[in-house]
Amino acid sequence: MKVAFLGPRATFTDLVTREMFPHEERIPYATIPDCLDAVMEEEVDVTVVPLENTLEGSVNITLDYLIHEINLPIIAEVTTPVKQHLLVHPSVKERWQEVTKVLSHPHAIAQCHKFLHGSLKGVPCENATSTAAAAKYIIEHPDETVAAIANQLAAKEYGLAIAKDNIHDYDFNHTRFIVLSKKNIPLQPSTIEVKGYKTTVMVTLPTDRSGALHQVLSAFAWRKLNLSKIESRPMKTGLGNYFFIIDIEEKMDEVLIPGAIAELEALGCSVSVLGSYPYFHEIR
Ligand SMILES: O=C(O)C(=O)C[C@]1(C(=O)O)C=C[C@@H](O)C=C1
Repeated sequence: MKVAFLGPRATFTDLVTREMFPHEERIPYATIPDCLDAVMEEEVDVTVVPLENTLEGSVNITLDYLIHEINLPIIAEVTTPVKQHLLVHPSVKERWQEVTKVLSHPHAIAQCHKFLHGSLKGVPCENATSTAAAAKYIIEHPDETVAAIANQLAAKEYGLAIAKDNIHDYDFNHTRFIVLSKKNIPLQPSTIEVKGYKTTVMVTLPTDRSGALHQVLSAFAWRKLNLSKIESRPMKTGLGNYFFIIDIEEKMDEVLIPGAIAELEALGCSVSVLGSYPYFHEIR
């Protein structure tokens, strides 16, 4: 089985992919859309992509690609702790404050704003396609005095020094990842446990009328279906037009969730199910 992940080796997505698919062939792709396309085009069987971070919120490119570009079911979700470190070329370790640029994935930069403002004030930040891509750039450009924000595995993988560890602004820094596949893939996580089940639905409200969202939420509420997340994303058809992505803390059943969906459709909403899947929390 082939598994696509946001590469290169040693991204946070790679760490999760190693946990979820320890015995499978893992193939790095440069961007999140590339990973999702690889599954759609059947180059690979399954992919792991980031969805949401505790400090920075949703990974919009993942959500938008799922909503607008492809039709691929979510088959699992994994939440993992994220520890960001400032990595430099070993020759720069003792003078890391002299770096002229900080490279990383935009989400990683956003998780370290306080550190960057306090310890590297005025040093420009530049977006990379992933944290590991930033780390790889440093070892490939030893003449440039730049730093990367990335994880411990990236330091090891690319032979970099950790100049400052744990630079994320808040201790509780976790990212949720989703696993997507057209197939019924067996999940064999090694060190993580199933915490429960979720069903994710995408709802479009009928027209801009008062109480529409209240009615949608009521359909879940009176069935005692607990919602763990509701998020709106632009439909990209005009200002004020939004989809709602709703996570229900239940496995798809034969009565309650189909009943709620039927009620929403009777109200004029359109509803599609993005997946019904187990969710895992990493132990370490
Ligand atoms: O760049 C990486 O290492 C990724 O796996 C991407 C990503 C993200 O998109 O949020 C994953 C986890 C962290 O929150 C930072 C970056």
